[in-house]
Amino acid sequence: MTQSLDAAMRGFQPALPLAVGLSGGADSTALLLACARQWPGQVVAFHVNHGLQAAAATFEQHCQALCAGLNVPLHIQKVDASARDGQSPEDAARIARYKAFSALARMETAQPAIQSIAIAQHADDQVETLLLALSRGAGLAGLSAMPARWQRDGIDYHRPLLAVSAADIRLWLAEQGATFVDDPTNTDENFTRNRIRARLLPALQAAFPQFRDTFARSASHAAQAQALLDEVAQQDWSGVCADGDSQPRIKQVQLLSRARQANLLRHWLKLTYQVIPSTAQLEELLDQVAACTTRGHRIHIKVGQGFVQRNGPGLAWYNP
Ligand SMILES: Nc1ncnc2c1ncn2[C@@H]1O[C@H](COP(=O)(O)OP(=O)(O)OP(=O)(O)O)[C@@H](O)[C@H]1O
Repeated sequence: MTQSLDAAMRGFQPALPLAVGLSGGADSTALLLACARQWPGQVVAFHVNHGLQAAAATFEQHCQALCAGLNVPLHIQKVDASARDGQSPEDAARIARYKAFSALARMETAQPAIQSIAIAQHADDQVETLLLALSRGAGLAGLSAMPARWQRDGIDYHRPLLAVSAADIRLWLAEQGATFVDDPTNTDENFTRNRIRARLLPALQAAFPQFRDTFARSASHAAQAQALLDEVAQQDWSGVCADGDSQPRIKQVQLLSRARQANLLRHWLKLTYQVIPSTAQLEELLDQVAACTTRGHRIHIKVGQGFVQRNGPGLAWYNP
């Protein structure tokens, strides 16, 4: 159920000290204010300057002024967030950001060391992410809810505002008289996410006022099912790669049902090559696996060419 920001903060109990990922926008400004108030002296802020926007300096200055006013230590890291090999600019920025968070957490001199990092995605972000995934024809993994809590590089990450609507966060900020930077790119309708926010969310609100709750429930069912599929893939992996090699043995893969083969190969391609195959690409690879009669061969993958082909005795699958 969607909650007020104050109710969400009452249920948020991170290990301290805590760092807040502060972009300078409304959501992370609200999260920092609420955390600094709840745990005085035990909160720091991390700001990552992606250098991507003309407004980057404005964001940084806002973070500096906000943190100085709250007496919260602020750590800033500049990163190179240029996109590589088919990455979207958003993905590149996110990857660079998490790397920077880990580096900042290690560098931060707080004693004891930083235990947790909180970021400010909210209920509207959850719905937008789901609709964005649907608009791209994503599979179950893409339709899965963002988790409220996870671990990375030995740090606990939290999204305490996942059940709070964007409108409630703005209202709360107005009550506090707090200022923030309005990201000018958030209203640029050349971005699909922004069109979803500007056009679909108001229509959903009018037609299904509970859509934030019900969509989040569906996304969380998808996440549970995906977790189960990941477990199955891990188990199957030990059968097809018992010797610790990184290429699956085709004869072993053939012993699995086609559905489990698809699940295993999808999992393997993502983890090993950061590639998410389309349904057609995966079907083609499965056909190649089914047609292979030579014993002892493994599946070989080369990323970057755009088609599936036999490559000598094994199989080569090329990703566009
Ligand atoms: N440059 C950044 N530096 C530090 N943390 C960031 C930065 N950008 C985003 N984050 C963190 O990641 C969360 C999700 O990022 P996203 O880009 O989806 O949101 P946002 O629109 O920047 O949110 P906000 O309203 O806080 O600006 C943010 O709420 C914030 O906690």
